[in-house]
Amino acid sequence: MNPIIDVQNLTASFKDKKGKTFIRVVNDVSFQVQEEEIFGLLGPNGAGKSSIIRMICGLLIPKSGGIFIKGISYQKRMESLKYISTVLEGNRNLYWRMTVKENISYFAGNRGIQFKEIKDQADEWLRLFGLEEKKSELVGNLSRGMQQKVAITVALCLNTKVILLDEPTLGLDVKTTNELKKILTKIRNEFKKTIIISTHDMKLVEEICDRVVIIDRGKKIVEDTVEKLMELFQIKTYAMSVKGGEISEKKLNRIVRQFPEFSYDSTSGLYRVDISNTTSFYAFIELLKKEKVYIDSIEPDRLDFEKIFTILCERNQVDAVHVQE
Ligand SMILES: Nc1ncnc2c1ncn2[C@@H]1O[C@H](COP(=O)(O)OP(=O)(O)OP(=O)(O)O)[C@@H](O)[C@H]1O
Repeated sequence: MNPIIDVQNLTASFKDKKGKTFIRVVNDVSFQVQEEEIFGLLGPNGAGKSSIIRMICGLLIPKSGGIFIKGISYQKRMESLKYISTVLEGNRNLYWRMTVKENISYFAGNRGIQFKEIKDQADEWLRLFGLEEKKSELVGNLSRGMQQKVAITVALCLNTKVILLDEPTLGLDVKTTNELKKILTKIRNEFKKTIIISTHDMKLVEEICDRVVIIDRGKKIVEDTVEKLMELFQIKTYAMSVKGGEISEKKLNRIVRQFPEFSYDSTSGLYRVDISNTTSFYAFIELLKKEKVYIDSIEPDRLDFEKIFTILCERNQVDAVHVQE
């Protein structure tokens, strides 16, 4: 199967603060995105995610490496860019003094699409986002979440196969984030779009991405399906309640000293622990016995992607540094 986006040995550099030396902020990164995939570009702050997104959408020129969009090389940029639309971080690709409709019309016009051609479609997307009433509202008067939805609507109205989203959940509340997750999944499933999401929102990746590339300080540290990454680590997470409800602080500290992952979740009132193998599970139970902590109930809990992300980044600490050129 041919990838719709093929990124090969991509490198980008910026001058350092003093403007003297170049620092490589994206270092030999390669990955492929298949059609109709939701693909995550995950990494901590400053990892290089936005720089990669900017290079794919043509806003930043790579120092070296290749980007192929539907097999068309970056060098033939104009031709390849017709396949993608981009939603930049912080809704920077909207004009705040124009209405929702004017924004759609303006950006469609830039691609040679007349508003009347996409009017029905635009109404449909706005309905999906619950924004039909806001069509004539200035974008600057809308909430952050609404603006984000408008930015995605604009991208959808351009009718491209691929949509690049840079930090789509940044600054959104839980409810809007959940709505957005549903809509993005729907866009892929029903409208057969390919979606590339740059984010450090682990939950977003875990819940909606098929595959993910993790970038740390400019370097790719892993590329795999979210499922495989979760399986790769034989860590089991347990949630438990204890007799008497709570463990005293002294005991808790002693347990944490041996099992640093042991923690109390005040929302659920449960204790959580991550155990990596059978031996340590028995050692954990022995320790509780010694501390006279009696388990009331214990159940396997979901291991979240955040944990895996942390482990991968920690493993990468030694060899990943921003390279000076
Ligand atoms: N225009 C620029 N000039 C100089 N340095 C830059 C520029 N843009 C980005 N950088 C640097 O490149 C590195 C990667 O930045 P980038 O924005 O790509 O990371 P990111 O993973 O998207 O981070 P975040 O999650 O914080 O948005 C950072 O060290 C950043 O300071």
